[in-house]
Amino acid sequence: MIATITPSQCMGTVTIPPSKSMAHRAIIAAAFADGVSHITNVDFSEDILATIEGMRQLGAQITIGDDHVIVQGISDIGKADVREIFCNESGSTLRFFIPIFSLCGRPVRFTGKGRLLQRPQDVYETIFHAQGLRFEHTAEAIEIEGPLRAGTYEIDGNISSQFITGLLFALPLLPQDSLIRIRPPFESRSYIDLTLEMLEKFQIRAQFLDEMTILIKGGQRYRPCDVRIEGDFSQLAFFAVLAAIQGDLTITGISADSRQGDRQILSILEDFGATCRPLRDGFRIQKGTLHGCTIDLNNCPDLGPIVFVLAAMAEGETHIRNAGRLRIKESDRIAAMEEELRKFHVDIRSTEEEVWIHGHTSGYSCEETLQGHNDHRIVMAMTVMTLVNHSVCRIEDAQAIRKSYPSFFEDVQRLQGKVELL
Ligand SMILES: O=C(O)C1=C[C@@H](OP(=O)(O)O)[C@@H](O)[C@H](O)C1
Ligand SMILES: C=C(OP(=O)(O)O)C(=O)O
Repeated sequence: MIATITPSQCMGTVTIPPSKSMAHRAIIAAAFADGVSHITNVDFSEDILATIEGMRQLGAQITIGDDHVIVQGISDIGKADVREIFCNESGSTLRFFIPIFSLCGRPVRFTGKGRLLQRPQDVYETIFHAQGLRFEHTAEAIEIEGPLRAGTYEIDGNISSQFITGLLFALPLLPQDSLIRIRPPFESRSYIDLTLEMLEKFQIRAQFLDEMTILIKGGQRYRPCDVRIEGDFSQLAFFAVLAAIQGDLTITGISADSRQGDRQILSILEDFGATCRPLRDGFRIQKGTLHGCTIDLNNCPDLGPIVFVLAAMAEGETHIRNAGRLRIKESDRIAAMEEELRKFHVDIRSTEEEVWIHGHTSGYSCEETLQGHNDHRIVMAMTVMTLVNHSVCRIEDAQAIRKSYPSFFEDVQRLQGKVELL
């Protein structure tokens, strides 16, 4: 898909889609519960469809409605006839599934698309091999054979929190207790809080003994639960930055008391000079005189691409810290944003872990075609960059938005943003 974006003054109200992270977690937890759970406010992005399909193969019965799913939990994981699980491009699906699927105790092969199988999995490889279990990672697939056993798991905290979440789903089902010890630095910690919050709804308890140690009691059972998925702050960020640069937008469908780390976008925008007013069901974001700041992405890596755009449109220098994990997502998001923003002549430089952008508020022009790098967050960030600047731009590979936000362009159009899709 090619998206042609024309600079436009956006206005009005947008309702943000439900959180992809929370939907993955709710569907997996419901699939383990001994009964029926109703999960409402679900957006059927490609990542969520991969998780639904995988949990069906493990034996859950999942009925898809227009914006909800009804999940009848797995009756006997030992009877699951799973062989090959296609995770598409979803890192969450693959990393949440590996410990879970190990529990069926038979060989399972995971496949995927794009960069998925190049993203790091060695944390699991080490764990499986230490327990004498099969874990083979090639360019085409990961093949495992479990089950994992209860025990003490030592995990590096700065590769992906998704390994910890995967273990948190599986370990409560083992007969004995387990400990997860996280080696510092512990990044994306907010996602572990989201996992614990969802597990608790399904009556599974795991607790931090200290900042770096989680105790997971064995012998627990997931109980069915009805969950409404909250709005997604990582998606709110695209519209919030658009409003902060351009004017005034109302964003609904999102709650101020969420534990999502990406809610940090609100304080980032305030630091840059915009105004974020909480409303009953969302926020009103208004433009300010934007100036560069320091941004720490430790707890909110998915904000990366859009805060690069914010920095380009703010006066002076922005320093972005703890950004290294952006290089191991659907694309190398630092390299991708550098390449695309340079087409607008933005002054940007990076090291492995850090980025500096020297921005200005007078706007930019671009004569080149933009690339989406097969990455939804790059496509959405470059859409915002084009809307607020001086040139009509084509974005190739724009279908990547289906990974997390299939109706993104329709939502931009509803706000009077000019988008043509081919
Ligand atoms: O647990 C989750 O839902 C996620 C964790 C984060 O990954 P890392 O922990 O690998 O940074 C985030 O980037 C990803 O989009 C979703
Ligand atoms: C990195 C992302 O997701 P995942 O890791 O699940 O592929 C994302 O949504 O930006």
